[in-house]
Amino acid sequence: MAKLIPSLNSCLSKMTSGEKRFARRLEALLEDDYLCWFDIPLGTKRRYPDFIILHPARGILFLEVKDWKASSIKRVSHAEFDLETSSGRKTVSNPIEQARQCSYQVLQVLERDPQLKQVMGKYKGKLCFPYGYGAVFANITRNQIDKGIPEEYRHKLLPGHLLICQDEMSDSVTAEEFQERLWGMFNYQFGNKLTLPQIDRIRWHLFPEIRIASAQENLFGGEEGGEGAPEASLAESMPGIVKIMDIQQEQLARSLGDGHRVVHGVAGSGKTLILGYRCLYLAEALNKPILVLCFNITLAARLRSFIAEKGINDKAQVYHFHDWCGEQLRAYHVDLIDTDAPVWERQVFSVIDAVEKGHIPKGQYGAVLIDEGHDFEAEWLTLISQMVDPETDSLLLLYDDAQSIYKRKSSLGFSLSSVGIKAQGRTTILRLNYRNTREILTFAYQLAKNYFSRNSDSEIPLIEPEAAGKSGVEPYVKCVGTLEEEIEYAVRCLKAWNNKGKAWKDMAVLYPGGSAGKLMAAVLKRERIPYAWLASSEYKKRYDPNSESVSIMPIPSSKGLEFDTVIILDASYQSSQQGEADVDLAGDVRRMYVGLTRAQEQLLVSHHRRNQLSELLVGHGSNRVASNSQG
Ligand SMILES: Nc1ncnc2c1ncn2[C@@H]1O[C@H](COP(=O)(O)OP(=O)(O)OP(=O)(O)O)[C@@H](O)[C@H]1O
Repeated sequence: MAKLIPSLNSCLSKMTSGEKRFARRLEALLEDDYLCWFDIPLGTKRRYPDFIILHPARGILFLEVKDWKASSIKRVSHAEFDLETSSGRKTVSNPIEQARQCSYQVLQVLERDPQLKQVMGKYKGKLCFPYGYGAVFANITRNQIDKGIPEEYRHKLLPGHLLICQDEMSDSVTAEEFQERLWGMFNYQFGNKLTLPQIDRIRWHLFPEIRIASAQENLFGGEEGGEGAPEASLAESMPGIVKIMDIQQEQLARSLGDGHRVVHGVAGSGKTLILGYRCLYLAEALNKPILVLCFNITLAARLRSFIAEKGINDKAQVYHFHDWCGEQLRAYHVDLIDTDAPVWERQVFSVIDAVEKGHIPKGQYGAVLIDEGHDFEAEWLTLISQMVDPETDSLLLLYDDAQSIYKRKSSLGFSLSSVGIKAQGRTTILRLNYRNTREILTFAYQLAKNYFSRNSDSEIPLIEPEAAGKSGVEPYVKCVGTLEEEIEYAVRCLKAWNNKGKAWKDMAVLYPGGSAGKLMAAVLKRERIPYAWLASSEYKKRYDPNSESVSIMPIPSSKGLEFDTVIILDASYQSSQQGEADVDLAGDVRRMYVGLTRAQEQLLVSHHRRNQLSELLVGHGSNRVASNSQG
């Protein structure tokens, strides 16, 4: 079955009946390796072809679908059709010409990419795959066309091989007949099968909005570059390897319509990426504000910085949950409930109480997006789900049970329906981890996998991540005698990496708890290495991912963040020490998993205590010294 993007269910409401029928035929009659896009704006000129069909061996096809009746067509020319409509006579583009123009604009862009050109032969420099265009008349039969347009004009105005008519897309048409019609639209057939990287490049050029940010971004498909930019500069600016959402991510991101959606994704699977895409889309589509919530103060700061870069801060409000509660109390002049609980808990109770009593209104937001939802308590989600405007009912919850570290339980521990979130049939699982090298992911998962709880009540089982990232150096586990020695070694490594060209901001020192952060900050200060120690809420709120300094923070604060290089300091620190009644080894290991999976390329884990955690680390760690991890 062909993959339709967005998914058919999510776009049925905006399709004409002819488009629906045609989309269903595409899904039913084309095989799995066909990609079909419906009504997606293309490039910087934002043209909307009805359908684009891409097949690795066949090439790319652009189609316009029309629901016109034969009797309503009053005049046909090369460029235009005159139609009799309920609101009078209308002149519209000839759909074949419309599809041709759209395809030519796209092809001009694709032709500039050296990796999509033929490298030898007569057609050297031309596109290395076939392309075509055509029109679909969903309510006009072939016979009606043949009878309606005299033969001497027909071939010029509506060439038969560029049309699919009503009777050629009916239920009785076989897959073979249907595909023959589609591929009859190509003037030429040539070339080798497109490779996966080439297909990614085609998508990268067609859809700049699903590119994954890199230094080269905007040079080609962005505001200033695009279709009119000089060829030489375009070729130079084109990245050798492009980063773009994978097909599952793209289909998910584009199919998120109104209503509730849940994404359960492993660490580094692009949950925050999809949240960012969704936020941009909603900012254009909605008038009411959008609320973006997470638990972590630093992640809120990172998301805020993203929203500011995209210029949508007037539309999207980003808070960590407790901050949002405080804002609600201030905005609606609600007093704190008087109990013995800590302030942050009282704030939450007070907001819940005020919403129940009608002192804080429900439905304030056009959409609510929740990142790192695994850290939210049931009552919080119940509260938040009431904050969505019932008209849009647009709620997106992203979570990963394996990263649940703030609660004692390592899974949601309640059903989503019990907190007002309609997840059934609306949940997508993302298994591919893109952030970490294979070595880092394997190390982290092997270390922690026995400590994730397999909660049989959970609606969704624990997911094992699959590595999609590249290979790199093995993580290095370093055991020394004292914390001071750990710090000394870590500082030597930081200096060595910086000398080799690694920016300070690409390195982070994470620690489970205790005094490691404070000591590390003091040494970095002494050594005059720029650092940002996120010791308190105030510092965390001001976290700036672009500031040129080494980040130092407790592991829990690093949730949702990522760094090229990570040092885990005092890795065998346990929240409760040996001998105490409630040593929470599983909790400590899950916290470690979060820290380890922040590292994109390089990971150093150092420890000096002897306990169950250090045994685990030594058992799983590589004692090979990565060449560049020697300070
Ligand atoms: N299809 C992809 N191709 C290449 N890189 C990708 C792809 N999807 C995501 N990434 C990259 O992987 C990294 C992790 O993405 P993101 O932060 O969105 O994951 P996440 O699921 O929110 O992770 P976590 O829950 O661990 O915080 C980012 O650097 C992102 O740009």
